[in-house]
Amino acid sequence: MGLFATKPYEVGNSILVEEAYSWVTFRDNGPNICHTCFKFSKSLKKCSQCKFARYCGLDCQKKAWKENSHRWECKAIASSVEAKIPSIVRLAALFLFRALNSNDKDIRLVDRCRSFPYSYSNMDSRSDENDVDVLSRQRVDCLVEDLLRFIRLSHYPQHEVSELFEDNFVASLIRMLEMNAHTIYDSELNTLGVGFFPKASFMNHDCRPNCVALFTGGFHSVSGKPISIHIRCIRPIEAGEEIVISYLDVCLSWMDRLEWLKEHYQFECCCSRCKEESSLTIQQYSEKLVDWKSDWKFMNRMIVLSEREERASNMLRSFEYMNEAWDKCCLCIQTLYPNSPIFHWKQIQIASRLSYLCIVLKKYSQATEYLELYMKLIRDKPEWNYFPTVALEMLKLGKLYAYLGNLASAKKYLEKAKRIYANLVVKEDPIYQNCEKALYKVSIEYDWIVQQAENDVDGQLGIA
Ligand SMILES: C[S@@+](CC[C@H](N)C(=O)[O-])C[C@H]1O[C@@H](n2cnc3c(N)ncnc32)[C@H](O)[C@@H]1O
Repeated sequence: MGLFATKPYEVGNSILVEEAYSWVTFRDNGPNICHTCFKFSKSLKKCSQCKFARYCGLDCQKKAWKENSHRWECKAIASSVEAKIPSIVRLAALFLFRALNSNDKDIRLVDRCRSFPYSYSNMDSRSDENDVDVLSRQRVDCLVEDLLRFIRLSHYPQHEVSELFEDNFVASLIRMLEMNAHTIYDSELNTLGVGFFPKASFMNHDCRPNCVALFTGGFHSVSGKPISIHIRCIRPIEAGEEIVISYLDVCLSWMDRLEWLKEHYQFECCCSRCKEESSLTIQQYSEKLVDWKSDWKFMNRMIVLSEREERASNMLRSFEYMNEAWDKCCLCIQTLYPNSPIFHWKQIQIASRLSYLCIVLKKYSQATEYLELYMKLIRDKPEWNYFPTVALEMLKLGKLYAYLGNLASAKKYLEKAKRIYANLVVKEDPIYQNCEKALYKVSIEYDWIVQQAENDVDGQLGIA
């Protein structure tokens, strides 16, 4: 199944706006994010019973109680000894409570889980079972146990749910939500939570997507309205064409995308971009495949080590590991495997990471160098147009240049970022406002300097 356009769409058109059916905020964000509209605030009110759920106002609290089944979840959270309930378990419980308490239409959603092809029972009969499958089943087993315990603690009428617990239904439900729910993030791409959006959940993946998914919430939210998904068109779409988004960052290499999609969604992508990039790589380098794999492994190892150090707040060590990955990547492109798209995309990913680390380490000038490389590497890739990750890097680069006093470059990148955001988010979105404000300030200063220079030249002062 998939989602298909019934009429043509232009870049920037909003294709679908849908409220979440069930949703949860991630634990780490809990204290500062309203559990209904995802508004960011430091003065949220706690639910007096569970002391966990927080709301920006009464409307949001009522909405959660009625529509997001907080009345059941509340008891379960309040009586949990260990409050660290996995987000997917809470989402599955909220989904079930809501579906069982509503009309036939929603029961169809439950039936969708039953027929879900990645169900536990289906995996049992797979002949090519491997370690990944076994690990994945063990993980689902634990989540199933957590969910059953959570439902028991909720005091939900057990006779209404008992029959659902047969035939591995709960495992199917968890798998359905793992594959069909959307991670919710704000326009700065910080992850906020996870939600199930019934229509949007039909959208398939393509590494060259024609749409992107963005969310209200974070800073731009509507009190009393649950978090919503917005699907925006980023390439012209014809009537009848499938509406596709990318489940991952489009700026990843074919190998990274392949591995990630297999691990998280258990499919091998065969979109046009994957076909192009895989055939180029494998045909061109088949004789060097063994070396190529070991270079690839080395780079990934350095990235993992860098991320580990970053989590431990050892930013300098993290920077050093990432730099090793960068050196290896440059060597691969310059001498070992020139023109290989796989290493080019890896270089884009590492450049972005290195610029982030430079900013944390306050090496601002060096950060602009990596971001310039990023922009150069991405220039002729069709995928970069209108993508939020790219817009964010442009905004960062514009602001860095403004800080460093290079106003011409600051203006150039802020204008580009604003142009992309104009097609992605509403004008009230803080990221758009932020971009507009920065551009306004830089432009005034820049115009003033240009005017001064012109006056000086007119006055024959002869400045260079
Ligand atoms: C969010 S669902 C999309 C709707 C799904 N096609 C359905 O019928 O329910 C995600 C699942 O769709 C399938 N899928 C999505 N994009 C795909 C692609 N490019 N190639 C193969 N399978 C894909 C995978 O099975 C994936 O786990």
